Amino acid sequence: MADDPIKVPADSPYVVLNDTVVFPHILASIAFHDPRAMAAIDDAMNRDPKTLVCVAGKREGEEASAPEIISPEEAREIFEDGPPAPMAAEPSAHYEVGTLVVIHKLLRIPAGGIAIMVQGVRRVHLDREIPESPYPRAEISEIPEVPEKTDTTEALLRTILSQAKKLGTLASYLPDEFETMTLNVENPFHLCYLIATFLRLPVAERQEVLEAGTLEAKLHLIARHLVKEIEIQELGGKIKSKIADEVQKSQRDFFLREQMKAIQKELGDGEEGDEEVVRYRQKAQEVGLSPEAEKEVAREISRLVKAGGQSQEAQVIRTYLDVVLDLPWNRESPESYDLVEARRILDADHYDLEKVKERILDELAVLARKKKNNEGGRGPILCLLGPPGVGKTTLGQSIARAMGREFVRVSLGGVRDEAEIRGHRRTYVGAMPGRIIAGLRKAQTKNPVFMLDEIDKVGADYRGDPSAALLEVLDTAQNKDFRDHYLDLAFDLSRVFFLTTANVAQTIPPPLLDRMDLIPLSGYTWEEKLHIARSHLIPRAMGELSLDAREFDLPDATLKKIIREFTREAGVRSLDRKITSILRKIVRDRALQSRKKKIVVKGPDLARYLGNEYIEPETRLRKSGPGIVTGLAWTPNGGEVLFVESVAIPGSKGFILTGQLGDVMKESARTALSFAQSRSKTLGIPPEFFSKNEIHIHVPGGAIPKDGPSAGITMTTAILSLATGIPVPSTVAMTGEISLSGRVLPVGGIKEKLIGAREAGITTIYLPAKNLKDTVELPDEVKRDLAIHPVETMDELIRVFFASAMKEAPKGRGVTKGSRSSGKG
Ligand SMILES: Nc1ncnc2c1ncn2[C@@H]1O[C@H](COP(=O)(O)OP(=O)(O)OP(=O)(O)O)[C@@H](O)[C@H]1O
Repeated sequence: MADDPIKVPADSPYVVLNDTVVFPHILASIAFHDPRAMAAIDDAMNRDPKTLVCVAGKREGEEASAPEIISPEEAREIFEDGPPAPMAAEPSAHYEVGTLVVIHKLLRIPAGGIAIMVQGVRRVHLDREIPESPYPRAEISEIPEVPEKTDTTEALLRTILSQAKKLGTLASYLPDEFETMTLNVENPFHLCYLIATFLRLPVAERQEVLEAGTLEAKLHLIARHLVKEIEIQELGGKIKSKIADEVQKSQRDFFLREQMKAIQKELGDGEEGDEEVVRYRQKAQEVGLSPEAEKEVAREISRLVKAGGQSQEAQVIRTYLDVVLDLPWNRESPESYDLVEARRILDADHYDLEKVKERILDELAVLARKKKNNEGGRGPILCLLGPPGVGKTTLGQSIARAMGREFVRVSLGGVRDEAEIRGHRRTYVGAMPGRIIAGLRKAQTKNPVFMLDEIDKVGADYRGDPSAALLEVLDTAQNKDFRDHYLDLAFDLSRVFFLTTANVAQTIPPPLLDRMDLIPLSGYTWEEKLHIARSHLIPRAMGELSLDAREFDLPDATLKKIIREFTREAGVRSLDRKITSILRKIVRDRALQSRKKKIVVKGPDLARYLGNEYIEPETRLRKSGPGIVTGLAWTPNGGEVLFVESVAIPGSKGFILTGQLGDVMKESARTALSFAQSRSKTLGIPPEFFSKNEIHIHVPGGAIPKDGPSAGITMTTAILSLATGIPVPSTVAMTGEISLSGRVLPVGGIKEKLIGAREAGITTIYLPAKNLKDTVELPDEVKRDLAIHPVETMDELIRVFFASAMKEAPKGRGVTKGSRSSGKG
């Protein structure tokens, strides 16, 4: 097509193309609706050859989309299948340089308008408009294109070809054969037009290419456009590949995550793994951890993520997190220091215990003041000391209720290992926190009333000394940062109200005892028990069993019988059980009754209700006679009577002791024997009684721990009774240590002993004069029923019981049997 024979006419119809430039040598298809343009085309169709000028319209500032340049085959297809997209016509202004084209094909569109397929031939200038023409027509002249071959044009050409090749690989909008097309074009002008046609250039820039005067200028323009387009394409490529990378990565991540989930599901973890971690993190935020704990928990959570689902390690971590996150780090009960209300609660829950309640209220008052002044710290820890079942635990509960706090109780009985208090380190298999932290976890608040039960039964051995750990727990100066081995985190115990209980003060480790304020609770008399039963135990049991007061009657006489003959205890625990079991049977009997009438439980019915658990009063169990004397013993379960029996058997061993006596008691027995021998002359006891006989002393009753010196006067009296043959009445009991010279020394546990003695049916008591002060606080009924005689020497007792055996009439201060002396100092 390089040597086309077409000559440029002097004048030509022309059409204005809205958004494209048709270049010489290039094929293009264009559609028209405008009648004037169609008339111009009609003119062209009547010419031979059918030529027409195409000029670009001027639309300032607007970029044109690429004209639809099509291959001849495509053009043919379009012309066979239908019209191309129509183009706007009749812009107001147009360029003066255009292209003479030859029309190859024309198609009339049924809806109106025509489409033509044209090929550019020459570059022309519209010289002058022909005014009389009814359609656009102008005088035209060719703008010749002079090929020049210089080194510059050659260099530019080569650059353009290589750039075109490069762009061909970069730009997806270029046809695959773009590179081949450029290589096949020989005419450098045509090459410029071909490339300009395919590049996405605005109309103005296309026009610039068309108008460029010299080949070098045209080549420059094309090279510049190619470089720019390559840059754009490369940048676009980079952006695209970056986006592609991102998309790929997110797709890859998604894929991996899905795969991981599938694997976890296979392993049985399901999606719980994620949920669990989220749950732990959330909980960690909610529970108000200390900064130290926060760090540790975060560390453990990330360890958990790594450890994976069901591994042993994950289980250990989970247990730890469960414990830490379940602790009351910042949860507190609102405390109450209303003393009137506290008194009401204490009274409602417990009968009497006046001194104990007073002491507790004092403590509350001090605490309230400290709280008001914002002072920390507490005085000594309260220790409720007394036999079982006297209400120590329930007092603790009432104190908690009165203070508006939670209550926890931890038993320390048998604790010998420090780890029980402070926990095992996490490196141990199955390690758990100690009892203190476990208790707080149970309380769910950081300021509960925390009862350490049976602190007298804490022991120490090779596993460490629990009392050292307890000291730290109870010391307000140290317990702000209590460190459990398992948690390995400081936990603040300073808000906890610690209380302890014990049956015996002697076995409380001394350093602990030193920090405690003992509040003694003694055993109850049967009258007190009766009151407690009436006011507390029966109403509570009735509530539990939904029994109404109109349905039954437990008269006092029956209750007394239960207390005295069916229970033997200092407290009321067993009484409580008996009452509950009677009421339970009443509920059953009521259910079986056809005519509902009140059930009255009488004394003789008790065997039916409670079985034959009849307990004989001790005094009735033994026979009185020479050599048998009643003593008094203190046990952790309350006061008891104990019998000293002695017999003389021929022999020369001198002395036999049986009944599992402790060393101190054995020594005490020896002293008793020596003292008795020293008085044989006064009492007319023949000397051979001791030289020809063996004295056997036996103390029956396996349940009573028998040690200590307090049976001294009892054993002396028993030996003298045996030697003189004078019995001591079985309603008499005595307690006191004896010295070798016969002085009666004071002993402990008087209050418990006397309550126990009265319960056992004793009526007369001999005790060391120095112990008389201990009888002041005895319940009134005990003082009323017991004749209490203080003695300073054993000789006083001898005069009371063995006066008839004495060679001389008794001298000095005598003690008349049955005289009342209680309350005297
Ligand atoms: N003074 C009292 N008033 C009302 N109820 C009482 C009284 N004393 C004891 N109780 C009742 O006796 C029962 C036993 O008391 P609790 O369990 O507190 O005894 P404890 O002294 O703690 O014994 P332990 O030392 O064995 O733990 C409880 O039901 C309690 O309510």
